[in-house]
Amino acid sequence: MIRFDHVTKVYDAPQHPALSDIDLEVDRGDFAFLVGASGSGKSTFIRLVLREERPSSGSVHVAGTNVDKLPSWKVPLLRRNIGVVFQDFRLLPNKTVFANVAFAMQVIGRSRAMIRETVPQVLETVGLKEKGGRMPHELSGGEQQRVAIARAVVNRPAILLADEPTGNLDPETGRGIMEILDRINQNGTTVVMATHDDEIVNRMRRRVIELDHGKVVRDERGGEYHAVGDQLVLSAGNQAIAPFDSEEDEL
Ligand SMILES: Nc1ncnc2c1ncn2[C@@H]1O[C@H](COP(=O)(O)OP(=O)(O)OP(=O)(O)O)[C@@H](O)[C@H]1O
Repeated sequence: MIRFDHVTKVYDAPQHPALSDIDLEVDRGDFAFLVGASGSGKSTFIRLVLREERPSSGSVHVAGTNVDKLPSWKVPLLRRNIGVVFQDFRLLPNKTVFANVAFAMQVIGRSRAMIRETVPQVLETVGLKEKGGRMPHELSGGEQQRVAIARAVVNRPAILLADEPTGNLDPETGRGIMEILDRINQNGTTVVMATHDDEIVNRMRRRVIELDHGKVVRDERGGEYHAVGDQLVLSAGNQAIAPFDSEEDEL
């Protein structure tokens, strides 16, 4: 579903590369944590998938398409297939919860009837059925993140990218967010989540890809890690990653 083929990304030479010779695949339906200290390259990975950045060398494939080769008019089509959630929620402050989620459908031309039907369903799946009329500032941080998740998945993307989605939340609220991401993954969406949060990684026991100074230093299924300050030490996982599978899907 996502394939990095010897990807290197250098922002400003002669700085060390933000990502260096990354060669990995995230299969359809996978749940993968991207872990690593600040500056290790997690957000760069996510930006490359979205084609917000382009590789300095190598290629990034999403659903079988080399995203670097996409003409710019097709980039919105790529992004329609990818939901994104950030640490700071990024809701539209002057719109209600319902309108924030509806907006994601409006921009791709969905009908009012479809929006009226779909938005309440999605709000229900994130536990906000009763809060469609609230404004973002009337919600807790955890609730705001649920709205952001609802907005990210309302168009049923194949992939959900989450960049530190629990970073601004207390542990209990973060666990609630993880339950929702887990459910979304169980329904078939491929999830890639960048995080520093060792408690969450150790509880979920999913694939863990560790970056260190832009290099993959560990890639394990059922992995865990223990953060020591900004130093992350991964312990052994229990399963090897399956070899690259060359499935090519139409975008
Ligand atoms: N737009 C940019 N221009 C120049 N350098 C950048 C840019 N974005 C990131 N970098 C550099 O690339 C490296 C990787 O940054 P990146 O944001 O991908 O790390 P990260 O693991 O997501 O960090 P954090 O956990 O702090 O968000 C860092 O050295 C950073 O300073």
